[in-house]
Amino acid sequence: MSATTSRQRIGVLTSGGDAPGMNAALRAVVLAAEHYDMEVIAFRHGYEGLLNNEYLSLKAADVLHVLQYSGTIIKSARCPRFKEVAAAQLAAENLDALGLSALVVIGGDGSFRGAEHLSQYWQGQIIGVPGTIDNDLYGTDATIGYATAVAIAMDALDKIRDTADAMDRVFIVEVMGRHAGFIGLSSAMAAGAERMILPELQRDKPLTVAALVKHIKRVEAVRGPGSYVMVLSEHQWPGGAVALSEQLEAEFDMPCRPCLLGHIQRGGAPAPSDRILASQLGVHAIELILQGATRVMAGIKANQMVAVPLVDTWTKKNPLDENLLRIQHEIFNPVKKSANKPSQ
Ligand SMILES: Nc1ncnc2c1ncn2[C@@H]1O[C@H](COP(=O)(O)OP(=O)(O)O)[C@@H](O)[C@H]1O
Ligand SMILES: O=P(O)(O)OC[C@H]1O[C@](O)(COP(=O)(O)O)[C@@H](O)[C@@H]1O
Repeated sequence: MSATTSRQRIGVLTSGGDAPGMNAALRAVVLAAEHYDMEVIAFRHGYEGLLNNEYLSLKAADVLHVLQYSGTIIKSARCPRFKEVAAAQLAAENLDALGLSALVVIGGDGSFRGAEHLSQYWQGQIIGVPGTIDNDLYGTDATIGYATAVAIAMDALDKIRDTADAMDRVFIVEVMGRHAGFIGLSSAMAAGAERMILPELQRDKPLTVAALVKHIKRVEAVRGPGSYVMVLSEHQWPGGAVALSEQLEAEFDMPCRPCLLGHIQRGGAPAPSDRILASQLGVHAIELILQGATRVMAGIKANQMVAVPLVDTWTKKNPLDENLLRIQHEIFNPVKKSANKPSQ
């Protein structure tokens, strides 16, 4: 690779947790770059690769058939030292030494904070592409990976329902989402769960185990014996699903089974909508570079491509859909408010 090439040379990396569809986004970045006669340098292991000069040149032929796989072919990583000033300065030096004029960062809010931090020390253009299963970024209708994670959680909940129904059992299924309830709410609705424990609901009125038991018993009173499937967002109960189910058994003699979906939610084939979203946003990122944009995220709002200031993506709130929440939490709640106010 020569730093004296006349073609515009841009960098790309995937950072933070991998999200299904990151490969599709990378593919789109490379194909669009080639279309517009740009050269692409990919850094491996996120910001680590930027600091360690771990990079490779990517051409269309290298990425043609990667969009059906989750993970990321250029690897991802969490890189705590990137928060330091010296790290951003070193990254800037490395980017300049390679003759790069722009960097595309595919990742979540942490990665975007890192990108903003870098922008304080580097003059090149920086474009974010939202890649996280959590969907917790302001400014885009969806993040890459979210639809796949919801589909995986829904599939697991459907399977749990089979055994829960057969044995009239209570199940607690713990889903990811970091500090947001998007995966929890969507998977609960898609699978018809009886209960959700989401960060957004917990903030106003944290659920108590006694209130939960009351709800389980009232659902049984309304519907008769049967299954009760609960979706628990991670970090919303001390000790998670295992501790909560032990508490239900020990303190209330209520048989209950926990199920942690964990990183299963980030694997397998990306959903079609994630592949398509990633393809659109990857191309959008390159076109934003051509338009001279910087320090923005390539997003989508009501089917329109948008450019959102990176800082807005984490300083502004991306709330749960109020109507989905109302439907799932009130209309579909077997225990009606008039008869008995739900406890959260
Ligand atoms: N405040 C920050 N300043 C600089 N870099 C950051 C900052 N926050 C996060 N990063 C970088 O972004 C990486 C990914 O962030 P993380 O929160 O782990 O994942 P995600 O991007 O998926 O939200 C971190 O490991 C770190 O390298
Ligand atoms: O894979 P790790 O490092 O254990 O992190 C788990 C976290 O990553 C996620 O799967 C995705 O979050 P990020 O996109 O912020 O990395 C979260 O839902 C979860 O809390």
